[in-house]
Amino acid sequence: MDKVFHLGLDKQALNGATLAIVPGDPERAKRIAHKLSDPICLAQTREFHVYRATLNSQSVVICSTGIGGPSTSIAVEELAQLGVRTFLRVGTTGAIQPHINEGDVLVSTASVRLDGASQHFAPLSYPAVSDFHCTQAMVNACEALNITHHIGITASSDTFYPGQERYDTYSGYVNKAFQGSCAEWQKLNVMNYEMESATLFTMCAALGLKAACVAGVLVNRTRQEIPTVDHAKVEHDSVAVVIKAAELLL
Ligand SMILES: O=P(O)(O)O[C@H]1O[C@H](CO)[C@@H](O)[C@H]1O
Ligand SMILES: O=c1cc[nH]c(=O)[nH]1
Repeated sequence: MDKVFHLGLDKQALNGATLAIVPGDPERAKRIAHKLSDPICLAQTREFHVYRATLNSQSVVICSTGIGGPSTSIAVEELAQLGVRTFLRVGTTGAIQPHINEGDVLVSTASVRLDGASQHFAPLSYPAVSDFHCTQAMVNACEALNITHHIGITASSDTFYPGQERYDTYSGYVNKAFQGSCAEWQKLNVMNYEMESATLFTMCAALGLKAACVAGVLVNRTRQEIPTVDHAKVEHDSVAVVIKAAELLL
């Protein structure tokens, strides 16, 4: 088999791995890999830093997606070509419900499709829904680790600023289409904002792949815009959950 276009890897490099842990941040991918056995770096290209490691005596992949749907769709497509069938995203997020605290962990059952990339895989009437068993594994992992978690719907936006209705910006202006959107998502019981799950869920459901998403809360938008929480602690808990979930699924 030829090497895939962006990751520059062939099937042999994955050593039969069928499960990938997919954070946005390349440095997080490295830190996750080094929590597992036998970590090796397979590729570092653009935003895609790819590691292979061993979990439950099986090879797993850890691959950063970068920020947003377009780069996520490339990572997922190319890893699927290489044999991966299960994608567990571990991210950071901004909560929009008052009862959610910084440091809590959120498990997304489905996502509001505020992205563009997912529409390249299925029309907007198609749900951005996670895989039931993978999401159950995330929840079981939270329970096993005694980590405070919330389960529900995520708004997944192409942009960090206007799409998440942020006014602490250069212009202070939010396009009319997004004015009042955060209050609407709050009313509709959406838990949080992040930027990849809509693409991940839609494309995986449409392609017959499995996906789930867990995220650590960096900020609660009902109280503040800029995080003050310890990023390392937030990452520690969400990464523990995704590794435990992977163990349960392997
Ligand atoms: O921490 P990661 O996984 O990158 O996730 C979140 O953080 C980024 C924005 O700061 C977006 O990618 C968003 O989804
Ligand atoms: O508020 C936030 C925090 C992290 N990531 C996001 O996309 N939004």
